[in-house]
Amino acid sequence: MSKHTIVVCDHIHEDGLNILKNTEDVNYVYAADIDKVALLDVIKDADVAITRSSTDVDEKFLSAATNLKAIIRAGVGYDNVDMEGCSKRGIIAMNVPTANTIAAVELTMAHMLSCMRKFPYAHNQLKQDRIWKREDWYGNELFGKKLGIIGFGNIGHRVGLRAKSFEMDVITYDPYIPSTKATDLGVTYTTNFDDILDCDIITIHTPKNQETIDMIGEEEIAKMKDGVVLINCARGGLYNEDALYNNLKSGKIKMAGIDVFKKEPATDHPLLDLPNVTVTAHLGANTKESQKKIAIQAAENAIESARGIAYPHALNLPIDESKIPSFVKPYIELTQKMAFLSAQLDKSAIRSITVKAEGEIKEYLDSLLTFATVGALSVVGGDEVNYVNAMFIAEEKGIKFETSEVEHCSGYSNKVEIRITTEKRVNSIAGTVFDDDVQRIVELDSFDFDIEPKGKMIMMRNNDVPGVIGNVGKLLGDRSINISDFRLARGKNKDALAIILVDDTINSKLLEEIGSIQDAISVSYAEI
Ligand SMILES: NC(=O)C1=CN([C@@H]2O[C@H](COP(=O)(O)OP(=O)(O)OC[C@H]3O[C@@H](n4cnc5c(N)ncnc54)[C@H](O)[C@@H]3O)[C@@H](O)[C@H]2O)C=CC1
Ligand SMILES: O=C(O)CCC(=O)C(=O)O
Repeated sequence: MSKHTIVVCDHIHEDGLNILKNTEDVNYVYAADIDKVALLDVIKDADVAITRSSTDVDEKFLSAATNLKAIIRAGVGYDNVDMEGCSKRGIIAMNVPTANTIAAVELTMAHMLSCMRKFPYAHNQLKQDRIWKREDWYGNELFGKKLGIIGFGNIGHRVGLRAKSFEMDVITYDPYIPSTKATDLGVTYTTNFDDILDCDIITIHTPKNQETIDMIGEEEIAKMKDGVVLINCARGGLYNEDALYNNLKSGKIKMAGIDVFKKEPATDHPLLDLPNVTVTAHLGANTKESQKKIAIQAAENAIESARGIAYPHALNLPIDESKIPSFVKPYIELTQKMAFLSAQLDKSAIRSITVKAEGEIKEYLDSLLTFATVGALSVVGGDEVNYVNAMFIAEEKGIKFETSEVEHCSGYSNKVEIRITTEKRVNSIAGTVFDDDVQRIVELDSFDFDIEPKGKMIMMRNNDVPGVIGNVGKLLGDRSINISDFRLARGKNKDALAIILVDDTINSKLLEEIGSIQDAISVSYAEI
């Protein structure tokens, strides 16, 4: 039995590890305790890798992981995964999005309470210093305070719910949600970021990306109330760390509760020296409950993706499969097959790929183009080409793309046409699907056909004169090649195109011989 190598790069709960260990077709490699340089050697054999935030999936990692087909980020944020690098290599990246939500929400509330009551400092004074000095620890209440939540997704909205139960006045800024998601919970929704800056406590729960890095800097802090409290249990760098440090030092920011740092591990970060910061070492997801859920999901998803069965929560697929209606799927398959066939017809560099569609299917032209590209490039690229990397590879080769909607005129309810322009010629092929899943090629180079896209096919263009079919049949018979089907389409210019299905592979020598039959114009061969 061939085994899939799954490398676990970071610590995950043992229930996930046990699933991997006990799966027969998995070669499980535990690499969480080795350093990240040694990991580069181990990762070269991986079909699938499981990582957490301690492993950067960067150029070094990806260049070493030459076998990698999928990567599971065992958590939510994937800012430490080079998504473009994965896509270019055809690696499907997935995360495990909701398994640690509650853990992160509760840590946020803990930091909020901790900042308000200066809990760690009060704790240390009694426990470490053995001093009983109650007058040092007058804190503040959450009750009645105005809480600003930036990012009202899985974590942000649950922080909002919990804050409401503390009878806080909650407002959120998240331009990517419907306002009712907030207002239905009794939370004020704003599109004016300054409303957030006017709060007593601000917490951020967005992903880290170009738009959110340094979202809070000197300028924003200057607009805040004196004595504001800031919480960050999302990602280091969403609050500019220099601005955070300077304003904590000056007292403009009274307290900050910080779980995440721009560079981790952060054992000598300047923020650690300040008396008005409560810190944790990126523990947002660290509850036993959440780690167990994440590890089980990550292990199951790793196995499914290693087997090529499913890619749950894939992040870099060009197509959201859940949004593709079932009637479209056979067209996608047919498009890939037709492009694969068409690109075999002359062996020269592809210059452009055009996809035209008529009927309801024209709504899905982008997906059809992606799959046409996969089909066309697979002729040379084989299994290395998939729908994650196909467009990247094509762009690198300088291939141009075009899509167009065609008015309904063919009589088919839906029809897809692909034109592949190569250095030598333009190959055109069109197809449709009957009765939901019966795929048919209905045109090849403007000749009408009705043929299943399957098998070993000789395409012969010839002058439409008597004797040609007989001569081809005889030649193939003499070479013991069995003909399983023969379709002929006649053109307007006394020419014809035959598709001859055969049981055996046709080599280039035999193809040349067929091409030299009298009245043959051109001949090509393809397999699907
Ligand atoms: N400290 C830790 O251990 C953990 C940290 N996280 C971090 O928390 C982040 C949020 O996690 P979830 O709530 O599960 O993600 P989510 O995807 O459910 O929510 C993110 C929200 O941010 C909003 N958003 C995006 N860009 C925005 C912008 N420019 N301004 C305002 N809102 C914006 C989105 O619309 C979305 O509603 C993750 O991306 C991850 O980085 C998540 C889990 C654990
Ligand atoms: O990977 C981890 O351990 C931290 C969790 C986290 O930051 C996330 O899920 O985004």
